Amino acid sequence: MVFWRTRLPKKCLQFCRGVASTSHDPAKIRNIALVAHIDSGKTTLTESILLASSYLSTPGTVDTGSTTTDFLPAERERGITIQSASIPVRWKDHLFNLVDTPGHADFGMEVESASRVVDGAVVLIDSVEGVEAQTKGVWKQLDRYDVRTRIMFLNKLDRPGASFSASLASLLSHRLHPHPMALALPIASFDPQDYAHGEPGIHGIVDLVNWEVWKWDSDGQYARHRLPADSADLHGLDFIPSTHPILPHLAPARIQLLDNLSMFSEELMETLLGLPAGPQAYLAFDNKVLMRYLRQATLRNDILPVLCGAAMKHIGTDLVLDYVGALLASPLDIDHEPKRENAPLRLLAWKVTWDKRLGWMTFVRVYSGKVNRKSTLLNSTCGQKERISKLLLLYASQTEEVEELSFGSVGVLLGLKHTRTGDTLESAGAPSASRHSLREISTPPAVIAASVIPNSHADLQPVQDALEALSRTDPSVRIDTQDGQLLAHGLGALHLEIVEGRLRDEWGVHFEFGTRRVSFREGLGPGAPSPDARVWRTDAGASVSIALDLRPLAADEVGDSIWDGNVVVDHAGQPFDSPNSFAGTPSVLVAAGLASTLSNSPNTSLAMSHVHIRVGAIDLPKGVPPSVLTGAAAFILRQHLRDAGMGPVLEPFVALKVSVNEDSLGKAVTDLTEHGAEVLDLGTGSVVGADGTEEVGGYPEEGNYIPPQWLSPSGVNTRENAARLKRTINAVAPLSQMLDYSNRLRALSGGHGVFEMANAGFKEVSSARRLEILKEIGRA
Ligand SMILES: Nc1nc2c(ncn2[C@@H]2O[C@H](COP(=O)(O)OP(=O)(O)OP(=O)(O)O)[C@@H](O)[C@H]2O)c(=O)[nH]1
Repeated sequence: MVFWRTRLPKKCLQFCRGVASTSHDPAKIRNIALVAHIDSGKTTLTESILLASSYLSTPGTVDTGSTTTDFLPAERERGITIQSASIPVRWKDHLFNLVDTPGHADFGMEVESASRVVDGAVVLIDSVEGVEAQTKGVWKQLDRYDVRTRIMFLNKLDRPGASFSASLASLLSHRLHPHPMALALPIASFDPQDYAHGEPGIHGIVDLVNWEVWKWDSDGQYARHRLPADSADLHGLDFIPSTHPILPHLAPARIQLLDNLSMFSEELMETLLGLPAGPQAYLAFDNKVLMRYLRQATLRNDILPVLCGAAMKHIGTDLVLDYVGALLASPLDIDHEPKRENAPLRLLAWKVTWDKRLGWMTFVRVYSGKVNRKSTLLNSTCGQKERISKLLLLYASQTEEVEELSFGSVGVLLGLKHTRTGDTLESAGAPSASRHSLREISTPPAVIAASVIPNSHADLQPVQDALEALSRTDPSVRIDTQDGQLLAHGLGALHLEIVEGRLRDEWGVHFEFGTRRVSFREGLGPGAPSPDARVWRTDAGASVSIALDLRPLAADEVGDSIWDGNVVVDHAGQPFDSPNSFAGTPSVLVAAGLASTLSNSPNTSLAMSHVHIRVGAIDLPKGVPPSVLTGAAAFILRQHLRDAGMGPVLEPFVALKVSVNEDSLGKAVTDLTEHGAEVLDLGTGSVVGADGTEEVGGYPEEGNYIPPQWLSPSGVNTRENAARLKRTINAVAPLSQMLDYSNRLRALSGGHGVFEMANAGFKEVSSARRLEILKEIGRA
């Protein structure tokens, strides 16, 4: 549910009108997501951006529950983002559509849909922690949708123990990007003594591209100072003492920036080779030309531009905005969609929410053409016509009505009745030959389920309706019925907790949640038959045959996200059609049949996992309607699975990073191993990937500029001290054993332990555990 503020502040309204009336030159639009590991400061940076762009006159804070984008009560109570919120921001001559996303893995669906519609991203890192498990998780999600242009923002540099260089180096050691490029350097203090004392802080930023220094005073105001083109003059500046330790490093940092960038442009390399010897020519190099090369390299993903600051103190925010405009892709730079204004209308619904006052709200991105209030749309994913009642621009929880949404823009349609997240909308009048669905949004696999027990018989229908509506707004909630029981499946324990709260608060239905149970899977049985074409007979006796070849997924094979991330279906080596497509072609109808059997194995009724299905010839006799193919495919796959016999049972695992004091280390490790966890390392510095596996070797530092450690004076010692006092355990464990881990860890660490969890995929269980699970689900 969206809670509406009664009135917009006057300043806001004026600003909103300004955005709506701006004619949107697509070259000036930046659709971007803010993504990161939980608590890295995305919402705080969003709030700071709204302040910098004069959307707000006073910022809210996460800590007092007063931010603009975290407006759901559950978000404000917990201080975390649950739903992504989009907000248009005008910055100089640009329009940014900014999507703040949740960092917690349980709300990964929101990052998934945001990644699908943006052209660029600002990825944040907490500079005390460096790259964390979910940083890699969101990085992979951006990769999945080919969001190539990214800026890395090293946040929280005001915190004790924060380190610019260590965070920059962690981008290499965690293999995030082979060429992170520092465009800015932090100035911890303008008093050189603070460097000697190891004081934490950030009071200035050197912009190495525009060759200037931003200096903040104690009231949070800043002044910008140009740096001289002659390095000899660097020691005679009135805004920084001549003994400041950073001064000798400025010219080398700019030279390295240009030299490293020239590795990606022969033209720039030749220009640099033609410069006179010595640093002066590098310092005097035309900044606009430098920015042009940086943009080209960013668009090609050759480099990862790195900025820094402290969002909470609004330090670095303006720089982020400037560089988003200068470097990230506009809708025109994205080459995989038809993109002209006068091309046929094509929209992607990337999010659907329900509001008591406004009804269904469909968030769309316009991929081509222009939509106005009178447009009649066809949802080409489900085949339904849709009528628009209003077009809105959304400012987190507030709205402004507009007449049209043009190519490249993001907005909200009211009045649509059938559209779900991921659907394509086109002009109803367009010739059918010109139609094609936009790329889908994939839903991460559910790992946990709870039975939903209506309080009385009269509550059954309202509960079912509420679940159906909720899964329309959040497709990562899956609903099914097993042995007469209504089950809600989700992405984690916190996700289900929020689902439970939303059903009560937003839909007001009466029910109890049964015990949570992780979602088990079945792998392919040992007797998988060799490829063959099997036959299904229609009532009239016609034979429909479909050839299938089943084998387990190879060790290095990754499941297709269209098939729940755990299964691959192909035809002659090419990905098979999606079961969710409306196209109605024979292969889509076959895909729908395969999907229905895959979600409910004939041996255990569990969903199937780790299977590769190759679809061969589909033989439909003349006169038989293609619609029978769905039933035929489901039947034939069931036969194959029965013949293969019951396969291994798999259960979801999580990657854990547990941080405890030295004296609780032994107890924490024992507890983990007693609960079936595999301890991978004890803070010895090895690198553990998002899926809990150990990664070998990072990208080399060669060809990259990593400034000295003392640049963040408090990071040098505090990090070592913290490492001495705190120990980190990296482990992978069955999710089923970790559902009450926060209570266990609190008890065994005297309340000092903290942990993070990320999904680590499904793994096969031992034969003893398999028996236990089969008993639990009534199949033993
Ligand atoms: N010291 C310091 N704290 C910060 C800074 N930015 C954010 N924080 C704090 O970090 C905590 C998390 O900030 P959020 O903005 O909620 O982080 P988030 O990434 O949006 O969190 P999720 O959406 O829940 O993943 C809050 O207590 C913020 O006040 C910063 O620059 N410096």
